[in-house]
Parts: sequence; C-alpha cells; structure tokens
Amino acid sequence: MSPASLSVVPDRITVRVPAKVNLYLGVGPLRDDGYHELTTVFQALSLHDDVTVSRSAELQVVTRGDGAADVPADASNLAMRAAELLADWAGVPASADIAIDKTIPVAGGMAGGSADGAGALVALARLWDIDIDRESLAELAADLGSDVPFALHGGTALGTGRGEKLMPILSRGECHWVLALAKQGLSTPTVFRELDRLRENRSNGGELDGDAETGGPDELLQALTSGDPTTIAPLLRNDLQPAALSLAPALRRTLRAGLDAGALNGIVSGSGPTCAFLCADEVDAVNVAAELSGAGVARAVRTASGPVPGARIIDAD
Ligand SMILES: C[C@@](CO)(OP(=O)(O)O)[C@H](O)COP(=O)(O)OP(=O)(O)OC[C@H]1O[C@@H](n2ccc(N)nc2=O)[C@H](O)[C@@H]1O
Ligand SMILES: Nc1ncnc2c1ncn2[C@@H]1O[C@H](COP(=O)(O)OP(=O)(O)O)[C@@H](O)[C@H]1O
Repeated sequence: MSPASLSVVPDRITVRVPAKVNLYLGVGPLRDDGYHELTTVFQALSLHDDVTVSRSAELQVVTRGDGAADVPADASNLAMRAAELLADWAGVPASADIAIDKTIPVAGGMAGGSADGAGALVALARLWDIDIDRESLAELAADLGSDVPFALHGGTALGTGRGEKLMPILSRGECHWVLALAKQGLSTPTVFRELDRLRENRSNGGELDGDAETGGPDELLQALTSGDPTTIAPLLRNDLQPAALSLAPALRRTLRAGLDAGALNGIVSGSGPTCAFLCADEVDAVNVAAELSGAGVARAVRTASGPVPGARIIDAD
C-alpha cells in the first residue's frame, strides 16, 4: 500500500462557524410556500459556535455554553437534522457524537442554530469521509434552513429567494460591532407573522414605523466597497425591526442607549432580539460596549468584527 492510500480520516473533528448580522434585510411579500421573498446582505461575525464530532455507535448531541439549556437535545436539533440529511444523501449510517460549544445567542437573530447545522455538515462529511462538492453541500444546507447556506459561505454575501441563494459581495476593511444580547429570545416565524400583521394593519390605514419604502441595497453595496463605516452606517436597514420592536418594545431603549454611547448606527439583528451597533473602529467599539454594559439594557454585551470566513475545520485528530 502506498503512503498516499494510508491517508487518515480523523476520529475527532472540530468546525468553527460564525454568527451573522443582516446589514440589509428587505422583506417582500409572503409566498405560497409560507416563506417571504428576501433581499438581504449578510455579514459573518467573529462570534462563533464550535461543533465537534467524534466516532460513536449512535447519533447523539450535547450542547454546552451560552443558552445551552434552551437548545433541543433530540432529533430537532439542527446539527442532528444535518447528520440525518447528510447520511441519507451519502447512504451511510448516521452515527456520531456531536458536541456544540455555543457562544452565539440562542434565538437571538444571529443564526446560531443554522451555524450548528452548517458546522455539523462540514464536520461529518470529513468524519464519514464523504466526497461531496460545495454545490451539493449548499443544497443540503438550504434544506436545513434559509440561513444555513450563508453559515457555510461566510464573508459578506447578498442573499435572495428565501435567503438561501447567495452571491459573494466585494467589501473592503473590517466592520466593528457591539452586540447587545437580550434576556429572552424571539421566534423567527412569530416575527415574520408580526410583520405581516403590521403590514395588513397599515394597508387598512394604520402606520408602520420604520417600514419606509426605500430602494434596494445598491447604495450599501457601493459603501461596502469603500470600507468606510461612516458611509455604511446610515444605510443599514432591517424590515423585520418594526415587528421585533412591536413584540419586544424594550429594545427601543437598547437601540437608543447604543447610539447615546457613541455607535454610528444600531439595528435589530435579523429577527432579533439581539441589537447590533456599528462603530467607527475597534477602540470605539470597546468604549461603546463598556458604556452599554453600564446602561443595564442588555443581558450581556459583546464586541465582534466582520467579515470572517464561513464554517471551517480548526482541529482534527
Ligand atoms: C430572519 C433571518 C434573516 O437572516 O434570520 P434570523 O434572524 O432568524 O437568524 C432568516 O430569514 C431566517 O432564517 P432561518 O432561521 O434559517 O429560517 P427557516 O428555518 O428557513 O424558517 C423559519 C420560519 O421563518 C419564516 N421565514 C423564514 C425565511 C424567509 N425567507 N421567510 C420566512 O417567512 C417562515 O415562517 C419559516 O417557517
Ligand atoms: N443547534 C441549535 N442551536 C440553537 N437553537 C437550535 C438548535 N437546533 C435547534 N434550535 C432551535 O432553533 C430556535 C432558533 O434558534 P437560533 O438559530 O439560535 O435563532 P435565530 O433563528 O433567531 O437566529 C431555537 O429556539 C431552538 O429551539
């Protein structure tokens, strides 16, 4: 046997996967399949979950770290669903121990569950020695959830369809963020439903705060090529924000506190309730984070930067 054919498949693999923030989230009408048509600009952030897989006779998952108690340990865990989906695709038995180390807030609008699904796909493809091309992996990811393909992709990308169709975006420099984590999560489908309700209300003569009829993300895409945070900041937009604020009104105070602390701009991250503040540079981000912590408007405050790469193996033995 030649040395090459002895190529070793590791028994234990760790994949690191980033959280995301939507710099732009345009929500179109509700489709017949229950999803909304989106135009979104994702950025992957330096806040991550680590997914470690190792050999086992069964398939099981354990979650540790921030919010672990709120993550299901059964077949509904996105990492377990990823394992079943990949095993099915490859025709191999779905057996592995999966350990998730969470830093991404659960139900926080930062795609933590999606990150774990993407991480499990990448880690298990290696553990089970499955030869799968990027395109097929992205298709499996899209089956798991609208945000999962971006967790594989990372960087900065334009998402269309229900968010699963991706195009990389040219962006220069680094964005420095402060993240205000909330005590309680928000359910993504509930927030989309609330937006539909508010829009229905508006069409009957009511007002929908912050749902301005503006153009697409072209100006933001242009600003991202300049890499200047002061140009990017006023172009941040999230159509889900009025719905998240309607369900969690206390977030208005959080957003105000971030601006008072010196952030260039603040938005609800995706379906919320995490609030993301763009800062001028790393030093400003540390100062804003310190002041925001003191304001008592968040469960925890973190700093993060982006863009960072998507799901990648960081350890294998
Ligand atoms: C809102 C966003 C913005 O990036 O992320 P989060 O803030 O939740 O992380 C995403 O669209 C969430 O993506 P993801 O969390 O993968 O959602 P999915 O599992 O695909 O869908 C969960 C539910 O959200 C609603 N949904 C999701 C995506 C979409 N384009 N339209 C929708 O209406 C549907 O009710 C769907 O049944
Ligand atoms: N591995 C996982 N990590 C976090 N949540 C998960 C996971 N698997 C399933 N879930 C479920 O998905 C829901 C949404 O979680 P998450 O992806 O963290 O939030 P969001 O969709 O707001 O970004 C959670 O409330 C939880 O019930």
